[in-house]
Amino acid sequence: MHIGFLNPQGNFDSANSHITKHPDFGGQLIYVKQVALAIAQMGHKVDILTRQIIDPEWPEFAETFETYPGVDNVRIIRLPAGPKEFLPKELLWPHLVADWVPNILKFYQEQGGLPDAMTAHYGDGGLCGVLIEEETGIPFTFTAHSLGAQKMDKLEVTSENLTEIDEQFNFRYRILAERLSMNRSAINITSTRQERFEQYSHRVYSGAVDVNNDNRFAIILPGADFSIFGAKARSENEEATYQHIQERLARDIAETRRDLPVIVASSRLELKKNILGLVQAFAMSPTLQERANLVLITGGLDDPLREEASDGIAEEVLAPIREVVKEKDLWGKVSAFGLSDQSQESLAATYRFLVKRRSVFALTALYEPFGLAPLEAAVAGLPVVATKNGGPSESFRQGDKEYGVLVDPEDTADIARGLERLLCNAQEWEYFAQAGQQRVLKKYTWESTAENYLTLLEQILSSPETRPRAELLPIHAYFRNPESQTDVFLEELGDLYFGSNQKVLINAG
Ligand SMILES: O=c1ccn([C@@H]2O[C@H](COP(=O)(O)OP(=O)(O)O[C@H]3O[C@H](CO)[C@@H](O)[C@H](O)[C@H]3O)[C@@H](O)[C@H]2O)c(=O)[nH]1
Ligand SMILES: O=P(O)(O)OC[C@H]1O[C@](O)(CO)[C@@H](O)[C@@H]1O
Repeated sequence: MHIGFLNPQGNFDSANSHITKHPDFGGQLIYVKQVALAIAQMGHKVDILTRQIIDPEWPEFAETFETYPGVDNVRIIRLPAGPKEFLPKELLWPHLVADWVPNILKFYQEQGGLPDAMTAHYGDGGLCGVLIEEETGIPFTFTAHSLGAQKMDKLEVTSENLTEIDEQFNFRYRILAERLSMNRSAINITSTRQERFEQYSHRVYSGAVDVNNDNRFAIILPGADFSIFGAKARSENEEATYQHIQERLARDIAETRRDLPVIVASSRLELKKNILGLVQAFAMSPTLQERANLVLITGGLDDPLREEASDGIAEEVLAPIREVVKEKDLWGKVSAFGLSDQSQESLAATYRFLVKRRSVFALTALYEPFGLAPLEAAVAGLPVVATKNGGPSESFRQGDKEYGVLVDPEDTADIARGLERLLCNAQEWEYFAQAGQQRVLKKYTWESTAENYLTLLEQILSSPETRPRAELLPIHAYFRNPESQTDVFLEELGDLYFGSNQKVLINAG
């Protein structure tokens, strides 16, 4: 089979360059890469289609073609979309329609050999899947990774602030792209039941897809790379990473506290990851402060508690954290630093170093669509405290059985209690370290993710009629002419979000 992966946010390269440097980089790139490589290893031909970026700040994303060392049948293909330089994903929409999709079609016309099927990633990839299917009949699966509706909820959108918020986030494009994607995909792939039944049933997606229709959804679990994160794996720079951490702890942590366990957080520096909530929980609990230090892994920023970040988005996250550290005088108990190369290998070595001192991994995101990071920490041997909102409620709990401690991210006392549970009781630490690790080893492998994708794609291609779609939403005209219709779009977003009018798309065709 020949499969195209539509991943327009053009920050994709074989080395995972800059993986933590911008909020658009992170889990989705890891997911696409791992599934693509595992499918290719099973003998299929894979094209990862992404945006070409010609920008001195991001030289890794400029060449049209790239391959993975030692892998024959995967190509990264970068095609232009709008201006040459890097653009945040929120600004890509019109360029995808005007440029990127036509460039993909032209590329395959010139090369011959269109893919048999596409897998589309995030709302922007989904929209491109819709448009490509419309032109060529090639079916696509849709994997949302993160849906706009939950982000809007967490941003507390009201009719008063909608216009202002949308200036930054362009939800007006995103929500409608997501509606079209989930409506027209051959099937929607979610990482959890919760994503299918709760995230997709948000009112803004009403009428686009029926979450109770088994023909429209497949739940495919993502994975963790055991060769990187496994407890016995070793990276080339294992010792150097251990030394780097020790140096940073020596820089930031009071001498008498340096051998204490650590509460470690590692995520993109983005407000919704709620690193602030974790710092506040640490600040309010004398017990936690007595028993552990807090370590924040901060991508490329090496001393963000003392130095301002030049990047505005990171600074928005870090400034209030700095305030809490100052106000509650947490100096000597908190350390924040980046890993020298920000690679998954160094992150894995960091986790293994911290396991030895009975540390705990924490992800207190306000909402986490799935969450690869806690799986990776768990397989390395760290017990996990994770948000109860989103994917972790399924990856770290089944029925009454707990594999990690789930906490309410909006309740700092609950976060503190969850952490204390592991740090104050050796048996609990032991239990959760074991249970979390075994859970990931048994259920979360990228090979089985890839096998499940392949099975679905084979079914879709061999008998498309077995997965009938509901009435198709018309592709909205303004996707073809974004400039002229923006205002109409904005009103429609309000209608969708606040629920007064569900007819908008039907009328717009
Ligand atoms: O220094 C670092 C820090 C992180 N990472 C990697 O970055 C990824 C982060 O992924 P994840 O924890 O899943 O978070 P997001 O980046 O927010 O990913 C989005 O996409 C993922 C894949 O669908 C979903 O699991 C998330 O919920 C969704 O928010 C992980 O694989 C980490 O190993 C590094 O490589 N180096
Ligand atoms: O915050 P958002 O827009 O919901 O998106 C989550 C983001 O996480 C990522 O998946 C990072 O992996 C991005 O590609 C995606 O844009």
